[in-house]
Amino acid sequence: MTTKTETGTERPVLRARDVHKSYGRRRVLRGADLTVRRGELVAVVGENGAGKSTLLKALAGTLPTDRGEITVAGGLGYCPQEPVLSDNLTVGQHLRYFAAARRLPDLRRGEELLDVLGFRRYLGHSAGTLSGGTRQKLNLTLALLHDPDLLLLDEPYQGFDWDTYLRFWDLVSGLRERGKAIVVITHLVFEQDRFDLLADLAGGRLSPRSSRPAGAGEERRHDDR
Ligand SMILES: Nc1ncnc2c1ncn2[C@@H]1O[C@H](COP(=O)(O)OP(=O)(O)OP(=O)(O)O)[C@@H](O)[C@H]1O
Repeated sequence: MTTKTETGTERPVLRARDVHKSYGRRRVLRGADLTVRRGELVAVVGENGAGKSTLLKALAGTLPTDRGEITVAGGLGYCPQEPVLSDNLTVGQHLRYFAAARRLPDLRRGEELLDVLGFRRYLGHSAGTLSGGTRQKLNLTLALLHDPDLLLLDEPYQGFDWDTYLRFWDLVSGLRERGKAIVVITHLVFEQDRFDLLADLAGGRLSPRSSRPAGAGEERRHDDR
């Protein structure tokens, strides 16, 4: 299993081929394929325990796989289901430390996201004292801080109130317009028409489920482009 970084706009932003992952005897991924291009928004759907989070961790490179190849062209942002925050650090400290780790010249993007997601008032609050939804906002902000070309989001809107949820989708629209590719794990089947592709994970493999109502457009394949 190799993870490579490529440059060049003509290539897919994400290309995963024949990804396998087992936990002991439990074979979770059994040859998952996924290709995502600039500006595309892909939903990964599937039953509880199908392996969606496992897939995203593998794509993000935080979980070693047993077999397969994953290629990411450009910067990667990963927002795990459970926020990885330091409870004793404030929101502002998180932004500064992550910006420094990413060698960003300033905090402009972080400042914008505080306003877009509406949590600037918590700047001086420790992460450990934040509500679940606000922790998730910080989690998302940290994943977006360096303006990545590929964003991997594991159920990003869990705990968001309705207003934040709508702001989240505005944010995603803006990212897509700027050519960012986004993969989202979601259980919100009523939101299907927001996505270019629904990639259904079952039996350890991904297969396309049409995201448009029948007859509304040609069904696209995600494994053959
Ligand atoms: N670290 C681990 N060690 C052993 N088994 C694991 C581990 N992580 C996940 N699993 C198992 O792998 C399977 C897939 O888990 P995963 O969390 O990827 O599924 P999921 O599709 O994201 O589920 P959900 O919709 O409930 O979030 C499950 O059977 C789970 O119990």
